[in-house]
Amino acid sequence: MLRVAVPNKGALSEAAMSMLSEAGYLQRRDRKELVLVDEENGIEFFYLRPRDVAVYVGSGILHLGLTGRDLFQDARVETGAKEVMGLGFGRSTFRLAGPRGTFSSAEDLAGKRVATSYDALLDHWFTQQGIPDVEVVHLDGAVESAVRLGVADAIADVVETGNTIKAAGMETFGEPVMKSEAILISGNGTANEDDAAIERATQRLIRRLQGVLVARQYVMMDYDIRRSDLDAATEVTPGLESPTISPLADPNWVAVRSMVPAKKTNQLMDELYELGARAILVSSIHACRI
Ligand SMILES: Nc1ncnc2c1ncn2[C@@H]1O[C@H](COP(=O)(O)OP(=O)(O)OP(=O)(O)O)[C@@H](O)[C@H]1O
Ligand SMILES: O=P(O)(O)OC[C@H]1O[C@H](OP(=O)(O)OP(=O)(O)O)[C@H](O)[C@@H]1O
Ligand SMILES: [Mg+2]
Repeated sequence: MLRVAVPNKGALSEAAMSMLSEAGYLQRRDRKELVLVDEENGIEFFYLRPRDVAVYVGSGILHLGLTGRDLFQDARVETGAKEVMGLGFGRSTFRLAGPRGTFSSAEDLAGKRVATSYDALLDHWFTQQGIPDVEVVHLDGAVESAVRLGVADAIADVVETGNTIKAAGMETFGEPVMKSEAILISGNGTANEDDAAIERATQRLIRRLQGVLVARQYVMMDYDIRRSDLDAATEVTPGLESPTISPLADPNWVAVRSMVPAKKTNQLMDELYELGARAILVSSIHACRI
């Protein structure tokens, strides 16, 4: 069976489970369940601490995992696992922050103490940037209190809205250390199993998740347009591969059907209307396989 790690709590947990449910997999009902077997799909889901997902996948014990890109990089398991795809939720940045008006760039941190829960990621980054003598102080959480309490001069932490940093009297500075989102990771292979079956289940899961991403990001747009304006209209809605064009009873008109990015719905409807399109209809995509 394909063995997949899912975050059991925290910022990514609920969204990871909803995405898997949307992709047609069984998910646990009870937060106390540690393992769930989805017999029909040949998958076992293991609910693990978000930080531990990369460790299990990186060491080859589990085949796939859902985690954050920042957590994955912090686990330093690149030799055992790789990022397969972004999952479009749990977006955040990982940033440096300090007391207002104190620091303006990462270089200012040479010889200083920086508190974080992501010490491996941060150590690696300071080395890469060539900023010397930074003492990285490990804290488990509530990192924003580190400066006020005197354990560090600055911090590096996950920033989403920026409210937590602001409430602690701090500001971010420098370029973000990294941009993160939830990702699917896969191990570099485990022997002594039915590899072909594992590979098939893996490819299915990837296609299903891609389908969910597309269904979430795109809508279906239908409209009627004069044949003479068709080229201009299909330039506005080229579709993923190519739009569907069907004849109408009136030979001068055709019907067009095309997938378009959901965020651009109104802008595209305006443009199509101005080109002469009429009966413009938008419907959501329940599920798809690209
Ligand atoms: N607002 C947010 N707060 C925290 N993490 C977020 C947020 N938005 C997205 N994330 C992502 O969630 C992951 C962190 O998950 P989580 O908060 O569950 O871990 P943790 O903070 O290490 O665990 P714990 O809650 O036990 O301290 C990271 O990948 C992070 O980028
Ligand atoms: O920019 P914001 O929207 O304010 O979100 C970022 C905050 O959320 C997370 O904390 P979490 O609640 O996970 O607590 P923790 O620090 O104990 O992990 C993260 O560590 C930041 O503190
Ligand atoms: Mg947290």
